[in-house]
Amino acid sequence: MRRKPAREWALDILLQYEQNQSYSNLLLNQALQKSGLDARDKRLVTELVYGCIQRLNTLDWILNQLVKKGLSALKPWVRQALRLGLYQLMYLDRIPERAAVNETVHLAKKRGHQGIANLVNGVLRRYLREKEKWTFPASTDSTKELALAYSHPEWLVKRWVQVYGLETAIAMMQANLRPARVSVRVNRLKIDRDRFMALWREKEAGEVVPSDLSPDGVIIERGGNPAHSSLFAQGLCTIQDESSMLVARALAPKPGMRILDACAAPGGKSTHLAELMDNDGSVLACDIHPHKMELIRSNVNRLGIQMIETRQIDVRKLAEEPDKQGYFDAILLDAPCSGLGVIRRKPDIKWSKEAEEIDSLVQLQKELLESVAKLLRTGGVLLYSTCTIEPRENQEQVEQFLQAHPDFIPDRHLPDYLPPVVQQKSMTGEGWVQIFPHHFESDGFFIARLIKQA
Ligand SMILES: C[S@@+](CC[C@H](N)C(=O)[O-])C[C@H]1O[C@@H](n2cnc3c(N)ncnc32)[C@H](O)[C@@H]1O
Repeated sequence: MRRKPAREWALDILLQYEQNQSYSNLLLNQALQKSGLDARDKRLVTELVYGCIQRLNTLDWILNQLVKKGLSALKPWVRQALRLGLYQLMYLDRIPERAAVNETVHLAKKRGHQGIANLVNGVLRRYLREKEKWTFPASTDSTKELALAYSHPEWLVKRWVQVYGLETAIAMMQANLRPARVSVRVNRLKIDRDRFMALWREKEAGEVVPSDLSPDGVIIERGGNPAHSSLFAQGLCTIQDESSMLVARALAPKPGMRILDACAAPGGKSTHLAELMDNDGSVLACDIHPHKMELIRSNVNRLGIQMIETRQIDVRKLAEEPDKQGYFDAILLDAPCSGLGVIRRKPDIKWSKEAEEIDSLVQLQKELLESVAKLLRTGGVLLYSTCTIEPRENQEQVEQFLQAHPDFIPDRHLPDYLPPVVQQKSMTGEGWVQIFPHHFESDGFFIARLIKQA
């Protein structure tokens, strides 16, 4: 039996994404696992799926002008096929134009009939004839043109230009369109970084380099998915973005400490804390969602950690328990947020988030901060982090918290817990740092370090 080709897998994943509104990374992983495709084809499917989602508004804007009745008049699969074809023509230099058109037409014929194949052929060829018409100025101050040139929603473009200025907004959007780097955190309980890298080269025949951002980080430059590696199965590493690796170190945990990770699932930072504490002390890893608790537990077991206790609870309720008042030496609040710093990794976020949604997140973060503040002992550290670049969720949130809580002060020594490059390149304030996605080709992250005084 003939195997389903890569482009057809991409088409099916995009269709499912549109119809079920499920996360594209989950759909992609599930599909690739059962696809039987070789590594090269898997890379093509990944590139096509993420690419079509990343460039959605730009592709649709052009297609709407090339399709007589407009895209919405077409069946969903025809719409996706056109996006796939156009994406290859516009953004994948290594695929010859003829192949991109022919393969898409072939797909349309196989799925539908000759009439649809003709339509697809006509639209893609017309794009090629009129190519010059469909370019956007790279530098402009028109929100609409910027949104189309860099494939971001207009509300985000407007907001970023307003808050950070045109140059930074463009740099950020460009970074969001570059492929995300794959990095892992070495489990120092089991192995050191040099030995891990040597082992990786030997077992995986891939290239790895040490991270500049974290002494625990390794960047996988070539090779397959680390989740399928035997080194991962043995608990020698955790898949984690380099910015995210800064968080646990910024808390500066010490062996023997009592730490609360208030929003812990899937446990990326709880386990990092435990590794840095040499598995000595305690980390209470809480999360509100029952289905996420198993994710924490399986990471804890895989990494060989004993000192993490998990608890499914709304942490606002934990804050009401009398025996927990002032109990913890340090608290990590890695808060639920808009995720606007991880668009490169999860392009769906661009199109699924609405400006209004941020209001309710800001309120939730405020309540979470209020609650966990009570659980910290005097002299303890409250570390607040998010993977977003929205000031209302970040520095403004922290400033408001500090105003309402004179017993907390921002820690001026935060830079001591971060690598010097972060201090040089990123945006900093007293006790906080904001990393943008274009600074280190890692996720956009915010970290604030606050101290509870007497
Ligand atoms: C940014 S994620 C945490 C990621 C995690 N720290 C890591 O590094 O793997 C935020 C988490 O907060 C959880 N959450 C949301 N509201 C909560 C609440 N009221 N109490 C506890 N956890 C909550 C979500 O389920 C989500 O898993």
